[in-house]
Parts: sequence; C-alpha cells; structure tokens
Amino acid sequence: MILPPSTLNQKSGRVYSVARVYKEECEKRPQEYWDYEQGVTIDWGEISNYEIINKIGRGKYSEVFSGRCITNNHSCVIKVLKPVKMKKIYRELKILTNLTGGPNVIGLLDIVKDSGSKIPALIFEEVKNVDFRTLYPTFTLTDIQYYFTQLLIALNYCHSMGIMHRDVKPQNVMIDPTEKKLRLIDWGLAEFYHPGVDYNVRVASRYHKGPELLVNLNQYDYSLDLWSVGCMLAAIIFKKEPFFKGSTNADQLVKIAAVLGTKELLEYLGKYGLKLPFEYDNIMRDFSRKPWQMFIKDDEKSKKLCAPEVIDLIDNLLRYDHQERLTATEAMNHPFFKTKYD
Ligand SMILES: Nc1ncnc2c1ncn2[C@@H]1O[C@H](COP(=O)(O)OP(=O)(O)OP(=O)(O)O)[C@@H](O)[C@H]1O
Repeated sequence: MILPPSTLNQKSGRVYSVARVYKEECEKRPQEYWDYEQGVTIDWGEISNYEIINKIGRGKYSEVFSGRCITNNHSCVIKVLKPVKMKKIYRELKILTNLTGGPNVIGLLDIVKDSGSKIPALIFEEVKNVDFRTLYPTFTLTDIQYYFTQLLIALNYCHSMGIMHRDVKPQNVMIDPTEKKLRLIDWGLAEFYHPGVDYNVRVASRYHKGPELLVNLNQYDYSLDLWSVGCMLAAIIFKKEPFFKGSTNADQLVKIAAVLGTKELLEYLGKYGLKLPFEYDNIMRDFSRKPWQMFIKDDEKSKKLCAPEVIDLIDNLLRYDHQERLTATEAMNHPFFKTKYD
C-alpha cells in the first residue's frame, strides 16, 4: 500500500545528533511499520470475553484492572485508556503490536473497544509484580545482574526494532521474583526513531529524565533509555531512591549537575551548539564533579553492594553526553555482568 508522505520522519533543518546504533531501523522497514498518523488497522477482540476483578493502578493516561478472560479462565490485566489524542492511542497500539512477543516485553493479548465510549482497552498478560520499594532493597549483586540483564534484553530488542521506550522507571518494570520474570510495560510514551528528527522533550518521568530532555536537546535517541537505567541502578546500589530527586524539572538538572558537575554540563551543551536554557539562570550553581565513592553508605551491606564493576557501569550510563553512554548491547557486555559475586 502506498501511504502519503508522513510528518513523522521529517528531518530537522540542522541535524546535530544521530543515534550511534539502529539509526535506520524504521527507514529500512515499510512505512506501515512506523507510520501511525494514518491510523492503524486493528483486529478488535470481543469485550464480553473479559471481566474486571479489581483496580490495580491508575496512571495519567489510563486505569488499570486485574481481570479474567472468560473463554480460558486465564487472569489478565485490562488497561482502559483515558480519552487522549487519537494519534497517541494509535502510536501505543502500533508500537505494542510491533513489539509484542519480543523478549521481556509485556505481552499484548487482545484489543477491545468499550461500546459506549469507543475508547480502546488493552488486554495484557499479568505479571505478579512485587513493588520495587519492597523488592529492590532485597537484591544481591547476583539478582541485580540477572534483572538488569533482563531489562537490557527488552531495551535492546525495542531499540533494534527502531523504538525508544522513553519512560523507563521502576514503576514500568514489572518483576515477579517467584518466576524470575521481568516485563517492560507502559509503551504509552514510546516513539519510533528516525535520524535527524526533532522529538518532544516532555517525555519520561522527572526523576528518570535524561539531561538531554532538561536542556531541550530535541535530537535525542535510544540512549535516553540507558540514562534511566543508570538512574535505577544507582538508586539500588547507593540505596538512594530515587538517585536524582528534583523538586521540579529545572531542579532535576540542578540535582544532576551537583553530581556530574556544572563545567561538564556546559561542555556537553557546547558540543551540540546549545546553551543552558534561561530557566536555569537563577538556580544553577557551579558544582564540582563528585566521585561515585561519595555515595556509598557506611554499612557493610552497602559496601558489599558497591563492587567496582557496578560503579564503573553506572559511570558509563550516567553520562551527560547521550552519545557517550553505553548502548544496551554494550551495557550487557560490561565486565559487571561477567563477574561472579557470592
Ligand atoms: N501487565 C501488568 N501486570 C501487572 N501490573 C500491571 C501490568 N500493567 C500495568 N500494571 C500496573 O498498572 C500501573 C499503570 O500501568 P501503565 O504504566 O501501563 O499505565 P499508564 O496510565 O501509562 O501509567 P503512567 O501514567 O504512570 O505512565 C503500573 O504501574 C502497574 O502497577
């Protein structure tokens, strides 16, 4: 099918940053794969096949219920979307249908439509998640190796499919420790990557927003997700949840600069021909870069968790310069994942 030209792959007049990996994944696939502007073809399921059991979550964009499929008696999760722009709904549906079945990506089982509101509800596999505030403090280095490998597998898969998740955070990583199962959920902010395109920086959740988003660097890419992984890892290792706790978006960058340094931030901006946005005029200070060792808590458990290899991994993820961060594949090959801990 020939589709009309799309605005989604329109290059910016000044291209200053392009992904180091997987830059042409969308370009090499048919336009139907990534173009959600024309709507998406959906094979609608039967809403009467599902019953709601109870509410388990309420997000900005949806209400989430645990439920049951009456045809096979399997439990499931029902995500009822809130009325937002159709384009956003089409994007989530297109991305989910492209990625479902991929490793550690939440499985989409069905898409149904509420007969009254006509708003779609998504039916997912259920993960018996244990809240990260309970689970992460129990993690040993071996657990961290296992679950972060699983998360990186999911991210490498979506990146290799030309998709950035853009909202990686503990609330979107479902873990069932009994089954040792990890699934990446909430693809509502995910987007297709096209080289040289300017993206909206109003994505991700504050504590996990990469510096690129906070300085209005629009030509970001998959490496945004690796910053968020670095934040998750640092929070666990240094027992500080969240690791960067800004009180506003602008304060978020101040909290990052207090660790990575202000001079280093300005060097990053300079590399891409950008300036520090005016909202920082009265709040940014001249911070020196802090050594990671400064964040190690003074108890035996913490000292044991802060192995040199994992600190080096954090150091290579929490980089201002998105082009310098490890990619998902590079992160999986980092010595931390090859070291045996007891
Ligand atoms: N497959 C699943 N298994 C178990 N729990 C789930 C599943 N999907 C969603 N949840 C729960 O529902 C919550 C909200 O889901 P989701 O993040 O997809 O919705 P959202 O409206 O996009 O959220 P947000 O506004 O936080 O981005 C999750 O944080 C999780 O607690």
